[in-house]
Order: sequence, then structure tokens, then C-alpha cells
Amino acid sequence: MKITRLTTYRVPPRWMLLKIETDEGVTGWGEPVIEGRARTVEAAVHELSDYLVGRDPARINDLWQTMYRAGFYRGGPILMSAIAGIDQALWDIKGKVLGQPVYELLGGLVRDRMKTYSWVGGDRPAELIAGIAALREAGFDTFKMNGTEELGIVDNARKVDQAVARVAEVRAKFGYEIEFGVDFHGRVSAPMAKVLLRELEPYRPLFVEEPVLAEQDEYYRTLSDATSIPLAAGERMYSRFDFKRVFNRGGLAIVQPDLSHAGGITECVKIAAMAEAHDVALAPHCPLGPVALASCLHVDFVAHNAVLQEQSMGIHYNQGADLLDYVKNKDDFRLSGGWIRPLTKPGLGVEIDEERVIEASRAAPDWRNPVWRHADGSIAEW
Ligand SMILES: O=C(O)C(=O)C[C@@H](O)[C@H](O)CO
Ligand SMILES: [Mg+2]
Repeated sequence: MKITRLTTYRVPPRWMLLKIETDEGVTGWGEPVIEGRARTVEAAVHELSDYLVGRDPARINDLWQTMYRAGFYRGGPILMSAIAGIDQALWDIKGKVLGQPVYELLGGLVRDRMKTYSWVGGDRPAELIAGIAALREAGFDTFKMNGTEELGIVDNARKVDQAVARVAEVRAKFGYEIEFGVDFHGRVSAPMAKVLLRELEPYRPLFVEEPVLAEQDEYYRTLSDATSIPLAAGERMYSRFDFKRVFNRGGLAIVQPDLSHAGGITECVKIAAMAEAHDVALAPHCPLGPVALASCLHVDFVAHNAVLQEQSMGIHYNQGADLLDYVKNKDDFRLSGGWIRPLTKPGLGVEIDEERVIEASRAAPDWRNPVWRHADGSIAEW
């Protein structure tokens, strides 16, 4: 079998889907994207296709190493997201050829169902109580919210109190019948993270995510030494080599590689194993579409240390399309009380409605994240 063509479709809300075709009619789907840089990743995918067209899609490991190493420069969000989506599609092809779901090719299930969580509150955390109450009705009990809005490198007690009050209100309203992560989203500096973590301790969040920016990862250890709140990060780390430094220094209780940013299934299975060796939990990041989520789930179902899976149904970023809009087999993604079963169809187990994708790609927005500024006019971390 040989790879014959790679076709990319940028689609609402801010995703990109990749179709890889072969000379024997088997196709695979991937979801290579960096939110806000879809066109850049698209260019990278088509540059990488030089290494792929005419090659045997079954040789995923060699194709992965070629894409990673042959171009001299490597790593980072763009190239690793392009590799990620291609890798997903190659695993999809392999599973379809062998008639097996990807998790079977990775050694089989370690669990029967996987726990997911939902976002509440949006970019500027608000309406948290109403958002949680509505999802509680649907049987969810695990959530994630943004912790702050714009925050200065050193900021005042009033801002800290506002952030803490939101979390306190959620705990007061729902007690411990729910769990939630608080995403600092990289908006918080190391000094302010120490302050905020201390003030959030009494409310015992399940985790605090991106307590500082990934480029400040040397602070994970000092921050974790100063708090009992489990720290999580990983959406802005792109390979084993990024995660290696974090595992060596310590500080993270949970790693959150994104299956569409960190090299795909081939790489994230390795990251999961590294995490397990360091007694670190896995909770893949996934605010994206169905192929990304399916790829996460195949890793979740073979990784002993997988604990939680992000999914984007109803997420505030999904304006113009939602998680399952391009999927034919919607029932396979049914969430019962936030739990999801393995995707048992061959490959990734996602049946893409290609006509719908082609139609939607005709009006693909060039999504960009908001540009926030502080009161003094300087750029603020979004
Ligand atoms: O889901 C999360 O944890 C996020 O922090 C969302 C962020 O990754 C946006 O997708 C960036 O555009
Ligand atoms: Mg996040």
C-alpha cells in the first residue's frame, strides 16, 4: 500500500481535518491544528507530505521519525501539530487495514470506560453556577474553569479575592458532589501563582492547570512544594523532549499533552509511559474536534495512569460548530454521566461526514484568540 494524497480542510469553529488517501482506497483522518494558526500548520502538513507520498502508511514509526528528524529543525507547536495530525491518520489507516480499533493495536484496554470533564464559564469566568447546574442536569460532575481574567505580574489583593470568590461560590453551592480544575491558562506569573494557590487551598480544587506559562516550567517544582493542590500542565509542550525536563525537575501531578499538538498517538503513548514511570497522571488536553478526541481516547484506554479526558462539547470556543457536527457515528461518543466507552470501530473509530466537512470548509473562519491588554495598554496573557 502507498500514500497517494493528503487533503486538508480548515473548518469551523477553528479546527483542521486531514484526509490521507492510499492507492488501495483506504483513507485515514487526522486533526492537525494549532488554534489560531491553522493555515501555518496546513502549510507544514503539505511540506511534510514530501516525506509521505509514495511511502507505505503501515510504517508509522519510520514516517514519524523521518518527519521529526529529516528536516534538521524539529519540535515546537507548528511542526509537532502537523506531525500529530498525520500520525493520527496513519493509525486510522492501520486500524482500518487490520480491522481493529487503534487501542487493540496498542495492547488492548486497561479500563472499560473513561471519565471526561466539561468546561464552564468561558474566557472570563462567569455564570459558573448556572453552567455547572445545567451540566449537572446532564449527569456531569467534573468541570474546568478559568481561574482569572487579566492579571499583572504582581497584582492586587482585590483581583486575587475575585478569583478566589468565584471558586468559593462554586464550592458553597455544590459542595463536594462535584470536582473541578482551575485553569490559570498561563495568565498568572510565578509570584502571583504562589499567592493564588495558597488562597485556593481551602476549596481543594482537583487541580490547577498551567499555574505558570510553559516557558516558566522550572517553577512547577517550587510551586508544588508550596501547595497541596495538584498541578497540571502540558497543552503547550510538544514532545517527549519537552516533557523530559519537566519529569526530571518534578512538580506536576498531571500532564496534559494535546494529541493534536504533541506529535500524535505515537508520541503521546510514549509521554504517557514516561509520566507513569514518574507517578504522574495523564489527562490529555482536548478543546478540539472529534478526531483529536478519538485519538486522546485511544491513548486513555491503553494508559494505566490516564485519569481524566477533556472534551469540547459546548465549550466556549466552539462557535459555529460543535464537537460532533462532522461525525456520522455520534452515538459512539455518547457521554453517560461524563463517562465514555471505547471507540470500537476499526482505526480511530470516527466516521467523518466528508460532504459536511467539504461544505463547511468553504466558509472556514480564520479564528484568532482574543488579544487582551492590561489597563496600562500592555499585552496581557489571554
Ligand atoms: O482547554 C484548555 O485547557 C485550554 O487552555 C484552551 C486553550 O488551549 C485554547 O484552545 C487555546 O486556543
Ligand atoms: Mg488549559
